[in-house]
Amino acid sequence: MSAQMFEKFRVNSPNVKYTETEILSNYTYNTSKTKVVNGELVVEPVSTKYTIKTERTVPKLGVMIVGLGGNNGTTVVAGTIANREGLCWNTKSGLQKPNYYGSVVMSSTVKLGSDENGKDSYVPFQNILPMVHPNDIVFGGWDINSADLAEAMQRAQVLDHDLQVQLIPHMKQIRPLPSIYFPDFIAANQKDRANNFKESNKLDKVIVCWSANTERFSNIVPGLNDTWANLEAAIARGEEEISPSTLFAIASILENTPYINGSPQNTFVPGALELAVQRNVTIGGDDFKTGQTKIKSVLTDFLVSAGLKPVSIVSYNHLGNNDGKNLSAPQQFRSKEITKSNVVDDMIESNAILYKEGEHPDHVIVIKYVPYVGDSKRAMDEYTSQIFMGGHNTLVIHNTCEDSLLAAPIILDLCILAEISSRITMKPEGSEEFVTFHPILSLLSYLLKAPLVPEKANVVNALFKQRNGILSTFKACVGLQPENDMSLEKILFQ
Ligand SMILES: NC(=O)c1ccc[n+]([C@@H]2O[C@H](COP(=O)([O-])OP(=O)(O)OC[C@H]3O[C@@H](n4cnc5c(N)ncnc54)[C@H](O)[C@@H]3O)[C@@H](O)[C@H]2O)c1
Ligand SMILES: O=P([O-])([O-])O[C@@H]1[C@@H](O)[C@H](O)[C@@H](O)[C@H](O)[C@@H]1O
Repeated sequence: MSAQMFEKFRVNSPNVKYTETEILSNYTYNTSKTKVVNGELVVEPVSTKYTIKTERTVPKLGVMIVGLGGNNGTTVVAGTIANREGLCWNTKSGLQKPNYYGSVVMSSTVKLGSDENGKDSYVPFQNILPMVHPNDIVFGGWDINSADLAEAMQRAQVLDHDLQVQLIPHMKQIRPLPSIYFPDFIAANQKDRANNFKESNKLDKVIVCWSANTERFSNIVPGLNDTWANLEAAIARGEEEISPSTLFAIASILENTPYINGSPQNTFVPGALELAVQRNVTIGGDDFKTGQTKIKSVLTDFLVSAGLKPVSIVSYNHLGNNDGKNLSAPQQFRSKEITKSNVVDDMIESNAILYKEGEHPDHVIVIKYVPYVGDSKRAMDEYTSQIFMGGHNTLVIHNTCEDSLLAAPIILDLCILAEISSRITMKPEGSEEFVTFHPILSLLSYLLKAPLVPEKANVVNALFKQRNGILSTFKACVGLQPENDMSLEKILFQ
């Protein structure tokens, strides 16, 4: 076996210091700068030394979910309770134990190096830095429907019955807070659901995550929401064009509380972005990247980086949960169509051999609401590519999954990664001050369909580039270089 896993590790290096409260790492960041000189691309390797400080104290974290009574909200709460309480349940295939599969933090590993025999050594992702454990997260939130979470979990029809029965006593104790409901922003078919318009848990930190229904896009109107001053005034006037999700985002930012948008709508209108940057409050979005889109960001990356030319991508799915019901309305579907379509843009633009300026594959998104299938989304994707000498390759993928069981771990990862990122600061050589990550936290891109990134950064959708970005950053915090996959120590003929 060429790999071995360890629970814990310690880095033995003069560049890494563990104190009781911090991990201090002297890290050399290597990259390349390019410029065009007389029409020639000139590449210059650049090294920058950083001191990276990671606070070791793991806070007691609260996560407030907007849309707590939804399929995702009830499933993520139920899943953490089942894991924390060790609830096992019987299924027709035998006894099922709780797990955190689908969480990159809880169910993936990180390679830290190889031993003298060339065996690779791995640790659990969650142990690379001191992170919040999902079992310890305290959940709360809001919903426009007043059902307690036991009733909402049963309504969602996501989890096995034998597990639900064990969860009911726990879930019954959680009831969503009343929320704000503007019919104009979500489908009219949500009207019947809308009957429900911090201290007891002694929390150290709170993160707010929008997992409520997909809203239509907000119109960006000069003088209304194009700057924070205009948006603040518009909110004060009660302007109707300000969506519930934007109001939640503003309220969170004004409370210096990180806010993550798990849906596709443009919650972060320019005025909201301006406020988040002004106050240096972490925001992330948009739209949880769970199933079809995750596969799309892998397959397109594989095809284009292999020199094959995708010319047609057709993404169809039907599902019968309330999300699917909401998305059956044109304006809400349009929000989702945008985030599901843009995910290939960076990969297409990266290969001018295959694609001329502005050229891109045909790309069609279809989502249909079929009540009977419930949360079990049925996705069918077809990728047609041009290959060598006029040939074609067509990949067809059928993908059935309980959509909320894919989304729930993503919500955990988003909150855990947003929290640990807030405990990391970096001081470039020659500077006196440690700085945080930019408030628009692009490190969350791996978990989102349409990642928001700082102005100077490019959107990256290729899934393993996104994952490597997180891993390399966290390895730098413990003084380790990124995985270069060169294995020179093993492959040179010596
Ligand atoms: N795999 C997935 O499930 C997945 C993937 C990506 C994105 N999403 C997005 O996540 C969101 C939630 O998905 P879901 O399956 O849980 O949907 P859902 O319809 O089951 O839950 C949404 C909840 O939001 C509530 N709600 C609506 N407006 C609200 C408001 N203004 N304030 C508070 N609560 C409000 C609804 O009552 C409902 O309980 C959707 O926008 C969906 O598009 C889901
Ligand atoms: O992430 P992904 O599986 O591509 O996208 C999903 C869509 O396929 C699904 O139709 C929608 O209801 C979910 O909200 C989610 O956005």
